[in-house]
Amino acid sequence: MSTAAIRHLVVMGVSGAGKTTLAKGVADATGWDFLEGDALHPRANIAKMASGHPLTDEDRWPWLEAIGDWIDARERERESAVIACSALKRSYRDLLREGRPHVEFFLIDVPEEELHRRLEQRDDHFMKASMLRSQLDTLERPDPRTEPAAVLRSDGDEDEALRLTLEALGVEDASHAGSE
Ligand SMILES: Nc1ncnc2c1ncn2[C@@H]1O[C@H](COP(=O)(O)OP(=O)(O)O)[C@@H](O)[C@H]1O
Ligand SMILES: O=C(O)[C@H](O)[C@@H](O)[C@H](O)[C@H](O)COP(=O)(O)O
Repeated sequence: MSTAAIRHLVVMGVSGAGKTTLAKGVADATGWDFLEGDALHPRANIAKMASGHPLTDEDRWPWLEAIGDWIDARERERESAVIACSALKRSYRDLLREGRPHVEFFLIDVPEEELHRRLEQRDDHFMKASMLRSQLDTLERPDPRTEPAAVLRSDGDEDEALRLTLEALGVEDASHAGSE
């Protein structure tokens, strides 16, 4: 078994914040496993969001449990991972953290106008721009006094966001290593 420290990084934020893009970028740069959290939503949750109805806590608990199970499997394998998961409320993050010593959160904080612009442009996705208000209303930002989490204030481009994130995480971009 490897003795190197492992990390389970949850890239969080509202719809359109760039969680999937950034989490995939981190996975490519580090070789960590990647999970698209939305892939573990029960089908009924996706249908509900697609019809313009926000999820409730009851809708989200089984989904968060499934994400927790996925992280547990990485823990057993001693694999690091990066997970795109909205994790909007403190209680959701507490559930993911409970009994999982390597979980850490990384919030992508994007100005509302930019989120609108992105979601209006993204018309092939189940999450419509009209859902942004409820996502923003539901978001409980990690309180730096009580809940450690890194925050990326992002209104730059994707490459810049990835560069700043790797710097904040203190990890090297290994994706180009040996490609000279
Ligand atoms: N840093 C960024 N700058 C500009 N556009 C971005 C950035 N990150 C993501 N995007 C774009 O915003 C949209 C939403 O990104 P996505 O990663 O799917 O967000 P989320 O998973 O949080 O909903 C996509 O069209 C994506 O290409
Ligand atoms: O808790 C929630 O309300 C959902 O998880 C919600 O946040 C959604 O699944 C994604 O954020 C939408 O998908 P994108 O993140 O890919 O936009």
